[in-house]
Amino acid sequence: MGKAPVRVLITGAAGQIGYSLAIQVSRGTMLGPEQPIILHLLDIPPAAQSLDGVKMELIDAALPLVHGVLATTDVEEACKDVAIAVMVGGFPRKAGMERKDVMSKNVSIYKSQAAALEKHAAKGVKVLVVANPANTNALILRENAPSIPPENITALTRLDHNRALGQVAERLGVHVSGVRNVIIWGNHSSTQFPDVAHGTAGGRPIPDALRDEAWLRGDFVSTVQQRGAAIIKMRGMSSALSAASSACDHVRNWVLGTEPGTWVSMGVISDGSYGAPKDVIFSFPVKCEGGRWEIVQGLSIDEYAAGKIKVTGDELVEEKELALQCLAGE
Ligand SMILES: NC(=O)C1=CN([C@@H]2O[C@H](COP(=O)(O)OP(=O)(O)OC[C@H]3O[C@@H](n4cnc5c(N)ncnc54)[C@H](O)[C@@H]3O)[C@@H](O)[C@H]2O)C=CC1
Ligand SMILES: O=C([O-])CC(=O)C(=O)O
Repeated sequence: MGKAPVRVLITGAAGQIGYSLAIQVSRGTMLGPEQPIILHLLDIPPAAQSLDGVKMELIDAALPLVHGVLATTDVEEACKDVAIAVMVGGFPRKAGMERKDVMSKNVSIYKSQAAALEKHAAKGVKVLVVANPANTNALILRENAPSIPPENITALTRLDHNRALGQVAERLGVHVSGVRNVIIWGNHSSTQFPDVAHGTAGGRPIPDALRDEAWLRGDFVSTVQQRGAAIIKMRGMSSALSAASSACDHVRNWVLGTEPGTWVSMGVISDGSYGAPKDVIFSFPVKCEGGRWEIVQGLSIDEYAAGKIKVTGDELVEEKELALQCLAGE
């Protein structure tokens, strides 16, 4: 007998990332080529027609793994029995808006979606927050869904991780599959710290293979930190294809495991490892097995790295305070 379908929620499903993610999930990129799925697509009423169009296309694609598509603007219906929830919907920053305004809009969205997930999702639901500010949206979700175990709520920094792999591979002129164990520390923002100190390329330590510390501490770090903005400038739209692909990587490794000897970066609840602030959603190197992640321990951190971890950690604490103020004012 075949496997039972798994219900996968995509919020913001009529948007750029949602459109790319729906097809990638439907072709098995997220949960594997043997795992049937039922897609739950959520967007807001103004996007309802576009959302129905996405559903029509998914039917037209005659996808063997897809056993149903629910397209809805009702958050409670969308969350019913979902085992995986990819939260892409959110309020984007618009011209003239202060950070606080964006935060307060997203705090309300993530508060109500947390309540719907808590009430309706399958026990053990795994949540990935993509929408910005991703780490803090995930934290708000956690604060408002106390019955979902904190380790089940994560934020996407895998795109930044993959961007770092890509930059090193391009610089060395090697295939990206030979580059591994880079780390994204901290926030999915321009304060994130992309770190190659423990990474390898073709089995050699990346710093030895590159022999270019100035690039590694300079252009490499700023390119990865600013890559999202650079793509928006080029395309006039967000990095939808690579964000969707990386969201699939994140969930696939979480559910099906990481390769032996390899870690990936995930935004997870911080236990204070490596001097990161506790109780914020912080990106760490993690290994996954049996559907659980674990922070890789015992890596050496020099003064330079500690300084960078502090900067991004401080930003997350500030974001948390702002978000809690917004919550208190609701
Ligand atoms: N963590 C990461 O690596 C990345 C995060 N992002 C973020 O992902 C988010 C989505 O990006 P795009 O798809 O390009 O944006 P988009 O604007 O094309 O799509 C967002 C969708 O969310 C919907 N939406 C808004 N409020 C909603 C709500 N309350 N419930 C459900 N749906 C809602 C909108 O109607 C829209 O269809 C943005 O916040 C963006 O900044 C983008 C790239 C990378
Ligand atoms: O700011 C954005 O929407 C884009 C973003 O997060 C990214 O591409 O990393």
